[in-house]
This record gives sequence, C-alpha cells and structure tokens, in this order.
Amino acid sequence: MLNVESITCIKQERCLFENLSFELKSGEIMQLEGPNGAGKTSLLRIVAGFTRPEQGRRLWFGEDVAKNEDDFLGELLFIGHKTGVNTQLSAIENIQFWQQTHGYPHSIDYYNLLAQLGLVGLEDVPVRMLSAGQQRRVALARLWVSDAKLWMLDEPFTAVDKKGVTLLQQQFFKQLARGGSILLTSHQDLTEQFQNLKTVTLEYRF
Ligand SMILES: Nc1ncnc2c1ncn2[C@@H]1O[C@H](COP(=O)(O)OP(=O)(O)OP(=O)(O)O)[C@@H](O)[C@H]1O
Repeated sequence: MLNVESITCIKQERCLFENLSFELKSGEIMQLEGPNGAGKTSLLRIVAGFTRPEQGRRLWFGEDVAKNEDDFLGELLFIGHKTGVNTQLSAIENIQFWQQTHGYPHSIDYYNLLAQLGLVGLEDVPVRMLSAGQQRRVALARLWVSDAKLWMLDEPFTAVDKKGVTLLQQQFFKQLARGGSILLTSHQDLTEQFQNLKTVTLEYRF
C-alpha cells in the first residue's frame, strides 16, 4: 500500500533521520517511536506530504505520490497534535463539516456516535466548553465516519482516559480488518494489543 523510500530529514541543521525506508501493507499498523524530539511528527508530516524531505519519496500502490498527490490525500485521514476541531462549533457541527469537506457518508446517527464516544448531553455545546479529553474524542469521531484507507495519527491517545483508549483500539481493529492501515506515533506500548504491530524507532541524533 505505502512505501517510504530513503527519506532524509534535516531540521535546524540537525539530521533527524537519513535514508529511512519502510513499507506499510493493507491491514497493518505501524508505530513510530522514539524520545521527544527524535523526529516522529516530522516523519509523519513528510509521509502525509505536508512538508518536503531533503531526499526520498513515497509510493502509494506502487505510484510515486508526487505525481498524484490528490489521489493519495483522498485516501488519507490525518489527525495531528492540532486536532482540526473548530472549537466554536458543536461536536455535531464539526462532524457535519468533515462530512461536507471530505465526502464522508451522510447517513450517520450523530447522537448514537457521540454516545459511543461518551459525549451524551454534550452534542450541541461549543467544543471549547469541553475538557481536553472530550475535545480529543470529538476529533477522533472522524475515525468512526471516515472510510480512508490510511489513517495517520499523531499521539491519538493524548488526554484520552483508559476507557477511551480501549474504545479507540477497538476502532483500530475495525480499520485493520477492513484492509485499511494505520501509521501512528505514540509513547504507549501497543505490542500487547496489536500482536502484528510494526515499529520504526527513531533515535535522538545530535
Ligand atoms: N518547523 C520546524 N522548524 C524547525 N525545527 C523543527 C520544526 N519542526 C520540528 N522541528 C525540530 O525537529 C525536531 C523533531 O521534532 P518532532 O516534533 O518531529 O519530534 P517528535 O519525535 O515528534 O517529538 P515528541 O515526542 O516530543 O512529539 C525537534 O528538535 C524540533 O525542534
């Protein structure tokens, strides 16, 4: 599905990683791990195409992404540190916005979805009035409505409580079972939950 070939990234004259290559197949989950500042977010952003590496390329189903960025972006769901939630809008309005801008399916029972996410009674209030973990849950609602083949998630468990983490992991299993893939950064150990977890470890380089 996704091949990352010989990627090199330099930030502020520090080489974060060089000649890095990996493959992510259909139904696979891969964790980028390493200490703070090692370059996990930088790598994720390069793979998504938000920033350019010093060298290297990405292949999507064997085709160079640079030649058809739109096709790749159409298959990608990216949730970063900044969650992309409009805090002036309610949870339902945010989901409706994502539906309209990303072409997600429209037949969604919003109240049922938000109940699954533990947001009963908070569906219609502006997101800025929710706690950090609740705001994160609103952002992660996209995982319930998206049919993107590739999920790229930067620290998805941040601020999410234990029950929420379990819920998220169940959603990950569904994505993998339908042949989708997940590339994520996390400081959590996921080896117990995902036995076929692939990992890429970045060392902090001086
Ligand atoms: N836009 C930028 N301009 C300059 N330097 C940057 C930029 N983005 C990241 N860096 C630097 O690149 C290094 C790696 O940052 P990055 O956010 O990729 O690390 P990380 O492994 O995701 O860290 P963390 O675990 O803390 O989230 C850091 O030293 C950071 O200062």
